Amino acid sequence: MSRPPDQADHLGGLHAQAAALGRAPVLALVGNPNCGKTALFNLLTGARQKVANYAGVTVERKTGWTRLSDGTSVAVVDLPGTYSLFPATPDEAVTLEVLEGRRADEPAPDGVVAVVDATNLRMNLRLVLEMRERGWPMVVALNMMDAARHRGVNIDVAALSRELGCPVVETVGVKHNGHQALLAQLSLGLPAWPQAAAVDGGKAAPTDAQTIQREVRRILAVVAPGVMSTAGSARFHHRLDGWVMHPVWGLLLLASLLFVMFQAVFAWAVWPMDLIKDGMAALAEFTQGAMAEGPLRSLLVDGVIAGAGGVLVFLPQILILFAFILVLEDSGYLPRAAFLLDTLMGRVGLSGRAFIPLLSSFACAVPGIMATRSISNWRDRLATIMVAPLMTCSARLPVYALLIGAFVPDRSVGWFNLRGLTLFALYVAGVLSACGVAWLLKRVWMKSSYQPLMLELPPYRLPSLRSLALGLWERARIFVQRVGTIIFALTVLLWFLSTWPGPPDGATGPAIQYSFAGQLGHALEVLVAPIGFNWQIAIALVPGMAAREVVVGALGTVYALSGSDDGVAEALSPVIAQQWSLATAYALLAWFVFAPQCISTLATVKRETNSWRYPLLMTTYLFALAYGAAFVTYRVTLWLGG
Ligand SMILES: Nc1nc2c(ncn2[C@@H]2O[C@H](COP(=O)(O)OP(=O)(O)OP(=O)(O)O)[C@@H](O)[C@H]2O)c(=O)[nH]1
Ligand SMILES: [Mg+2]
Repeated sequence: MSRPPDQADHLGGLHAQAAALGRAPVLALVGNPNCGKTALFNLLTGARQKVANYAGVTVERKTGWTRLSDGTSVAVVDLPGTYSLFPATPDEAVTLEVLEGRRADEPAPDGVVAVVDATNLRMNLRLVLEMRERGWPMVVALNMMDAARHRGVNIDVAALSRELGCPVVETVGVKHNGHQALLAQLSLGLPAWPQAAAVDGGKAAPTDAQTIQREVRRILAVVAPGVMSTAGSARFHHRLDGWVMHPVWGLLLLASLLFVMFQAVFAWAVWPMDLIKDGMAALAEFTQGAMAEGPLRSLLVDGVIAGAGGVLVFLPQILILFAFILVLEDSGYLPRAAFLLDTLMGRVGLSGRAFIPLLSSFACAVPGIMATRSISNWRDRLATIMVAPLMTCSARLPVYALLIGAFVPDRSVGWFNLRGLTLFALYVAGVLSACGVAWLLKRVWMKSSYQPLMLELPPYRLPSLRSLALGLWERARIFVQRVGTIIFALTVLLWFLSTWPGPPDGATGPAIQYSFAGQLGHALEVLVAPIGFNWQIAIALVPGMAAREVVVGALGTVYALSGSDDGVAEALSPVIAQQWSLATAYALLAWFVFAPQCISTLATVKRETNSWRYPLLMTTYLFALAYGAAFVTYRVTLWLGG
């Protein structure tokens, strides 16, 4: 970061600064983990970056734009949280690199918005003081003021501003317009430190931690003298922790939470799913009636509606899953679960820190693998990366739901719904195999000693409805966009490959048998016959490499085209229920517990490990496991008479 000009303690507004720079000024949001940087970033820029109640959510820098009241555009950079300017983990290192302008093609920020958690000044002010020492132009955003007030923490903002020597504004990251004071202050510009503490641009030996801590205590005594005496809610949280992190009750609570989640995915989704299904059927019927028979009609009915539309049906289930994940993320529960499982995870060779990345992998392995950056030990990190794809990502949910819907009867077992139970079992199978693989990896390949888990426990927080609604909306948008783009494109492509070339004269079977896709499917059948897959499944697995949900769409298209009559494309699930054996269905489920084929995951592993070795290794071991598991499942189910 450039040194502030000596003569000025005020840069005359960001507008003037922009003119002087000849480009838009760049501001960085810097602060401790979990203080609300990303929440503010989203408010400032209208972005929808992930916000959650635990440390280490943001692991990569993100840039967005905000416009001040005078029309000046300002680039805002959201950074991973850091406790100090002396980084301990790879994600913290990103922050320092950006701040010091050591990233290629990226100018150092022109100023800092120091985001401070008002409920935890003691911890947060240290970083502010370290930054002051560097002499960076800065505004302090006193965030979480709502929570601070609620707890009765009184902060003398004017005094804090005087003590720090820079403007301090109050913000609330989770309230619409909670950033207005910050915007107003930014229009006035970022003042440099009056005494320019950084005499030589911040290269002087840094003040030691103890001196900084003393200074924090001194400032606190001036600006928030009562801060120590507000322990009422803290006591309550402490008592709650006694239960939540209890070795027996805590585990029971965790198991029940996960269990209810999977029951809900089936039990609550029926009605909206039927609605979408009926809508799709009506659309297919309408198209069928309104258009003359021909390739275009087939494309729309068999390709688009049976394919991409068939995937859309699973939107309600995905949203229910995410509603649970979002509430868990925002409540502050996750790091506690991580502590609870630390010993257990330590036993299989994973660090407790791996819990959150692995849990994120239930949504998608890509952010999960990126979240491993908060693990400082490289071997622990690598082990976590290698097992992340075994966590059942949400793209597998449509495949599971389709097969379970077709083959598992909808009845209750005691209190439980059998379908929810099966889904739970599939997720558990994924988790258990992850434990097994991690244990093996650590045993034979990368031994590292146990490292005690150090995580900051965030306060419990009632998830805000606004964040939940925004989060679900974002998820729905992403899913519908996937259906509309990649899934749509792949099913259309598959439709083409399944329609041409047409059947030769005098052919008897359905036309698809003679098409490119049909030929490919038949060729692959040799490989997959031992695990009980037919040629239709073999075809569907190929485009499924790009996005797993495509398997459902592809099966929809393939079966719509293999239908002997050309009636309205039927719903897929009764068709496969009729045509597949139970053993085939279970084998496919077992295959998808391991489901090695996801190109974006492999690309992320390549990027994060900086080598081809690990993605290759991952593909090989996952393929072997998937094939082995499908084989065993198929044979055993056949043997049992399935
Ligand atoms: N009550 C209250 N909660 C807030 C406020 N700002 C953020 N939060 C919540 O605080 C938690 C952390 O917010 P994030 O924006 O993810 O924090 P961050 O600083 O980006 O965290 P990292 O990326 O992990 O460093 C989330 O649960 C937010 O909903 C606020 O002003 N008031
Ligand atoms: Mg963040």
